Amino acid sequence: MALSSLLLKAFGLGTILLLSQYMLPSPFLAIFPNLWRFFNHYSRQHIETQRRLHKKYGDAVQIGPHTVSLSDASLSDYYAINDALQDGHIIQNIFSTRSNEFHSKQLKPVQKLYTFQSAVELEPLMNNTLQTLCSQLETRFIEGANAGKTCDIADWISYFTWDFLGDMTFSKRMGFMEQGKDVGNMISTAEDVMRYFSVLTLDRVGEIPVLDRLLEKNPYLPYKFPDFAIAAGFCIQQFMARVQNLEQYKEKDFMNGFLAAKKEYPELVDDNTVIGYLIINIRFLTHHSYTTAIVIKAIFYWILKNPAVKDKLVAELTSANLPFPAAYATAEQLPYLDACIKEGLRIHPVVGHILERVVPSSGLRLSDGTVLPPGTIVGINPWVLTRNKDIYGERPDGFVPERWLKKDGENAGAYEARLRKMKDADMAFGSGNRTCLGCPLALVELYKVTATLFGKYQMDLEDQTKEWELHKQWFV
Ligand code: HEM
Repeated sequence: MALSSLLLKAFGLGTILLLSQYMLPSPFLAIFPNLWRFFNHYSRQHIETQRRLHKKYGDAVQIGPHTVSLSDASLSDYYAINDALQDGHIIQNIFSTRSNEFHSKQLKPVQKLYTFQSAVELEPLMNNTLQTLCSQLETRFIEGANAGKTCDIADWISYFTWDFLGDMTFSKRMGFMEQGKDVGNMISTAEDVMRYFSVLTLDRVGEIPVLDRLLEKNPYLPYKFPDFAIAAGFCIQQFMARVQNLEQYKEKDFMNGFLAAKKEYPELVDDNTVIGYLIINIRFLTHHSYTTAIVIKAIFYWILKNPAVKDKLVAELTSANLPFPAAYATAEQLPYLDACIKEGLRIHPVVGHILERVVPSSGLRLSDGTVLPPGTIVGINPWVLTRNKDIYGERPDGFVPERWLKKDGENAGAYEARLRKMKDADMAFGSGNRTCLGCPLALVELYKVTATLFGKYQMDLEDQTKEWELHKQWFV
């Protein structure tokens, strides 16, 4: 038999063997899952690819021998019952651990720092940060010789969220707004880290762990991959300053909250745990600044892109006669503002990857009858889910705040049912017992910043016809 024919048969047999591991419809290239997904994420096409696959193969698609992507949350309730995936790294933390026991033990002492009540208690701090933002915008873009100068509001939103991060964690700002720039390139470094994270670790699971270990985790490699070292350094400096001068700092901030947790739960929190919280804090607080800035930018972009929406919102804010800065309790009662924020979170989910979970030892039966075996990685990409017309109605790619409001002639029952369906599918902050801890704080920020800036200033896009360019990585 000719060698070429033998090779062809071997390839055919190999392919059949590989495909036999698949229980659900899947694209042919998924038999090379790591390479296929690597190139897909590297070329920033993963969202388009996953949308296309679901269109072609339906609500459950197998994208690797052990990985299933779903497009409809009602197919299963796994987010409520399963562990989140770890990132293949040695240090366990609240976000990465697969152990629910470890998760709740770590969370218990600090959980109360993340409630709505705690978020609202941070409002005076947020007011200070917002006042600085407005005074910087006015000096640099509105007053005197600077009047009418174009402002890149996206940059200023980032400066605001990063400075609020300093205010709420250590009662000390990093100075982004005062200096009007990306101090120490912390924001651009965070973007580079996210790009690495997106391509090489593909969500928490570490899709290409060997490469990750050879690159970022390799202590012998002379090239240093981007990391949060500068932000981490700043956090550690502030931490040391605090523990050495405890008496000096009386403010309500996260740092004092972590130290109070050590006092309150001596059996759960020792010095190592506090350092652990600090490390987690660096990650989460950069997560906080990054994610919250993304959502505020998306809300601003879409409102400004739709002048009719902007006019309606400004009219509502003007007649509400809000104080400066807008108070959260009043702002969240405004129906059109509320609809704009919900629509912003829907049209632009922060996470562009599948939010992954592991099927437990009991296996997982989907509502269509398919049974996923234990150990299968299963998840939903929010960018696929939020474009589902059955849930969100017409024009899922358009910014339509009205979809969250009662339509003319719609009866109360039908409206309630429509709203419930959209709320049940909402994964902007994740879902289940691993849902985002910072959701209350993020919501307070979203309502206050949007109400304050649209209520106070007349804003327009410099070029109404220009589309923005999305950087699709772990975060979009
Ligand atoms: C608009 C802003 C934000 C968005 C869209 C967002 C989104 C998310 C998402 C999607 C997850 C993963 C949930 C899952 O796997 O089901 C998450 C986890 C998390 N977020 Fe956020 N987040 C935001 C702001 C914040 C803020 C302000 C904080 C901190 C103050 C924060 C702290 C956390 C923490 C601690 C986790 C891990 C929770 C756990 O595994 O138990 N986030 N976030």
